[in-house]
Amino acid sequence: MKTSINEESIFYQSGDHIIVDDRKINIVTKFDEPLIVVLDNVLSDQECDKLIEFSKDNLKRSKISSSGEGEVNDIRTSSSMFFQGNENDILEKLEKRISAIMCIPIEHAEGIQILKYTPGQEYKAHFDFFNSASKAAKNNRISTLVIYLNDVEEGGETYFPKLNLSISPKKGSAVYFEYFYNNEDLNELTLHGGAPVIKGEKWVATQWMRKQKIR
Ligand SMILES: O=C(O)CCC(=O)C(=O)O
Ligand SMILES: [Fe+2]
Repeated sequence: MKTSINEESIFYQSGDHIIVDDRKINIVTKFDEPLIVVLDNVLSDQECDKLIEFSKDNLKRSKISSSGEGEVNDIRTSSSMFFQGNENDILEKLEKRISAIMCIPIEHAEGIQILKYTPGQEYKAHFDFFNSASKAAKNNRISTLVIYLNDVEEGGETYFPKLNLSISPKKGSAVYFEYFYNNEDLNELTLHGGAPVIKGEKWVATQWMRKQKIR
């Protein structure tokens, strides 16, 4: 199915790597439409460990927010928390790096969300953008970066069921995707989920960007 011809994308990085913060972030795989990019070396091991350490005492059962109003639901069985942004030096530095990778100014960034899944926990297939009838859709999300903070022993892949695409978590790597296309069919192809963890724990940091400034 060919849904569109070369829609403009937000993420304009080309070549096989990006240099941010003196760090060489590798572009490992690219899926063109919708644009999905797997990146490696986004965070150092130490940065991953710190994010887990900072968040682990503040995790609560995750809510879903397709309507912009969170509710607890079986769709999402993980635990999670949001950072407010620039709580500490590491977070400030990471937000800047993430904003550079995603080609969107930091003012459009929601607080980074940390998610933890234990065996059996998952995030069923969903869209990250809010449905058009909701209040939150007035300043909707446009792109996502999911960063893996640890290696998962088994399971926990991020999967895109409409694209037959699946990404295995790897500490410090990430998957980027965007859903701000004029063609709604392309946006809907970004349906994705976090498969159940089978063995071990899975920790991710998610960054969502909004169309307009929120800070
Ligand atoms: O855990 C994953 O692999 C996906 C997370 C996700 O979809 C999200 O945070 O919106
Ligand atoms: Fe998601």
